[in-house]
Amino acid sequence: MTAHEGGPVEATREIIAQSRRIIVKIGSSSLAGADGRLSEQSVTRLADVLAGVRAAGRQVILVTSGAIAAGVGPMGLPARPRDLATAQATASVGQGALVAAYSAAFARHGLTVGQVLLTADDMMRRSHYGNAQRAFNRLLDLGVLPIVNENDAVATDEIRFGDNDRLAALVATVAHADALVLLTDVDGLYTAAPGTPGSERIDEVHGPEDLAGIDVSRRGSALGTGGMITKLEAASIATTSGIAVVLASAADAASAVAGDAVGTLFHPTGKRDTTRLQWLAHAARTRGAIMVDDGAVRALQGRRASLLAAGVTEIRGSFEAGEPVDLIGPDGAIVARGFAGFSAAEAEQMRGLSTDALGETLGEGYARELIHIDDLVVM
Ligand SMILES: Nc1ncnc2c1ncn2[C@@H]1O[C@H](COP(=O)(O)OP(=O)(O)O)[C@@H](O)[C@H]1O
Ligand SMILES: N[C@@H](CCC(=O)OP(=O)(O)O)C(=O)O
Repeated sequence: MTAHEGGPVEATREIIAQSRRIIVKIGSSSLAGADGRLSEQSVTRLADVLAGVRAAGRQVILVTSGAIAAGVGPMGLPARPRDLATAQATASVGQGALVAAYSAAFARHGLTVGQVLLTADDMMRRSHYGNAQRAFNRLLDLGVLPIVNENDAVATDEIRFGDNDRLAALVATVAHADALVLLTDVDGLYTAAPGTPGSERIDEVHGPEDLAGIDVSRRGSALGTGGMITKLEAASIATTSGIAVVLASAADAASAVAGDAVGTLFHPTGKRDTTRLQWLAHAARTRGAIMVDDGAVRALQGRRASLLAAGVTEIRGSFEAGEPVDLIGPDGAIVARGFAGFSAAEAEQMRGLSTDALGETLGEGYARELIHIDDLVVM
C-alpha cells in the first residue's frame, strides 16, 4: 500500500513527507558525546540530512540545543554546569562554536545559515512574536536556513524555556510550518521510560486520550533538560495548531523527515488559527483573569459565543482593553483566553449586568460583549 492509499497514519506521514516548511529540533542528548561535549559528527550527520530536505525544494528551520555542550570544552569544565550563571556563560561561549560547526557543515552543501536567538519573552509579547515571524519569512525567502536556539546567555530562571521542545513548537506555529520533527536519544514515546519492564513504544497519538496512563515522569537524559514531559507539551502546542509532529531518534532523522514509519506520530487535532489567536492560545502571558459562571462556560464551549458581562462573576488582575486574559470557570479551570474588550476597571463595573442594563447604567458605549468571539480561543 502506498502512502496515498493508506489510512490516517499514512495520511499524516504524507503531510510530513510533502511539508513545504518543516521545523526540525535536535536535543542536547543527541548532539553531545558521553563526555558532555559537542559531537561534530552529530552536527555533520544532521546537516547532511537537512541539506537533502532543502535539495528537495522544502524549507527548513533548525531548532538546535547544544550551546552549553559546545561550551564545556572551551571553558575547560569537567561537565555540563547546572547553576544558571555558569550555564549562561558556557552557552555564551558555546553558541558561537555551535553555529560555526553548523555553518561549516552546511557550507559543504552550498547552504548559508542564519542564527536566530529567542527568549521566552520574544514568544510572549505580540510585537516581538510578529518580529520573529517576519525574520523567519525573510530568511527563508532568501534561501537561508535559520538556526534557532534559546538566548541562554540572557534568559533568567523566572522566564525561560530551559528545554528547546516548547520553543520549537512555538517556532512551528509562528512560522506556519506544516510539520515538526523532534529528534532525541530515544526512538519514540514509550508507555514508561525506556528500560522500564513492560514499557512499549507508541506508534501514533491521535489526541490527549491516547496519552492516558503514559508515564513520562522520569527526568530526561543527563544531558537533556525537559525529558518527555516537554516533548508532549510541544506536541500538544503543535498538533492543536494543526501541525503534524514526529518524535524520533536522531539516528532516524532522514526517515523521520521523509515521512517514513519511524518514531511516534502525533496527528494534528486542531485547525490552523490566525497568528494572533495562536499566540493568544500558546504564547501570550495573560495580564489578568475573568471568572465566569456555568452559563458562560457552556456558551463559550458549546456555541462558541462572545463573552457577555452578564456571565462574569469576578475580575482579577489589572489589564487594559486589548490585553490577553484568561477566562476561568467555577471549577478553576481555564476555559478560554481572549483579548479583553475593556480594561479591568471597566470590566469590574460591567460584571453581572445584561447588555440592556449596561447601556442604561454606563452608557451606549458599554452595551456590547466583554470579549468578542473573534478575540477568543477556547482552550
Ligand atoms: N515515556 C517515555 N518515553 C520515552 N522517553 C522517556 C519517557 N519518559 C522519560 N523519558 C526520557 O526522556 C529522555 C529524552 O529527553 P531529553 O533528555 O530531554 O532529550 P533531548 O535532549 O533530546 O531534549 C529519554 O532519554 C528518556 O530517558
Ligand atoms: N538552550 C540550551 C538547550 C537546553 C537543552 O538541553 O534542551 P533539550 O536538549 O531540548 O533538553 C543549549 O543550547 O544548551
